[in-house]
Amino acid sequence: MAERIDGKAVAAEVVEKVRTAADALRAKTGVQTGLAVVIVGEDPASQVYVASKGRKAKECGFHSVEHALPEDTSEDDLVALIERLNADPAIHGILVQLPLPKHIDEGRIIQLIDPDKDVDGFHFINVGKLGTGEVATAFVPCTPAGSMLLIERVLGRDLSGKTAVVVGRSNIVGKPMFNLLLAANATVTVAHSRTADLPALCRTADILVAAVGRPQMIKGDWIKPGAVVIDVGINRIPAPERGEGKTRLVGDVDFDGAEKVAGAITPVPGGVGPMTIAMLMANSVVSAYRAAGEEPPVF
Ligand SMILES: Nc1nc2c(c(=O)[nH]1)N[C@@H](CN(C=O)c1ccc(C(=O)N[C@@H](CCC(=O)O)C(=O)O)cc1)CN2
Repeated sequence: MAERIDGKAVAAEVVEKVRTAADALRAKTGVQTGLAVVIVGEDPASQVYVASKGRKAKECGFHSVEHALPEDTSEDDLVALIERLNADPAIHGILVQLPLPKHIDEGRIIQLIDPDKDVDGFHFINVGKLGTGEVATAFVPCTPAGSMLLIERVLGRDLSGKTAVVVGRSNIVGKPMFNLLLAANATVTVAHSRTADLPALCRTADILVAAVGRPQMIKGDWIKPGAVVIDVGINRIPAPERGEGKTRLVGDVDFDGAEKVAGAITPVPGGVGPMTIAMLMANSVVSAYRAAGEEPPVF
């Protein structure tokens, strides 16, 4: 049976380290880390994530600001808010919760965020730094950064000689994951919906990262015995066994089948998800250190 990688426990360690670092910065320089989270509309899952980010930010001792805007907010009004936050010296991190409503150009909004406050790591400057190996000065997207910390717990920081397969090529997870694994010396393949014989490719992976958004797609017999499996998927499916109309969360990996074959595996929930918010806190405190001209902690 595979070792279950406890994302909740690792996330709690990261948050504790962030809190200590934020306290130390405040004591030394008077700078309190400031994080602004912007949500547009009423998507229930987004509301839960944003509330959770606000709670964690307070737990870390941050100055935490939430801007909850109505669904019909105009793009111009959102632009004006981002410009205000960019200019606010009390704010070191700006996060616009995705997805945005359809009438707003997500790409334009992301590129308006000051790259030095882009704690999501989605701005072209941060994407470019990550892609060219400038990881020390980039903001790395939170879910891939958290996934790498979980891999490190099992395999260490240097992945020389390991093969990794990332299933999914999104800008938020698949592509940054590719760059991070490569920077850690793994030999990396990115697979997607047009990849031929995906099961066979997955079976070559010492590290398998599933980020496709398709519930339980990756089966136990797709997994190389002893592999480290990182399941980034968070999918809600019907769970009639729990009662009428009930649902439950599952990943992109068929956990029951996979845990019989893998060496280590992240569960859903309780794996990568909690790491996403912990790494947002880490990026925010790093941003505050940089703004204060202090050497930031390494996570
Ligand atoms: N601007 C951003 N928007 C979105 C991001 C992001 O990184 N930046 N990621 C996702 C959502 N997300 C954070 O925003 C997120 C998703 C899941 C979790 C999490 O802790 N999941 C739990 C289960 C929670 C539940 O019960 O529903 C788990 O996996 O254990 C945290 C953050 C999209 N938008």
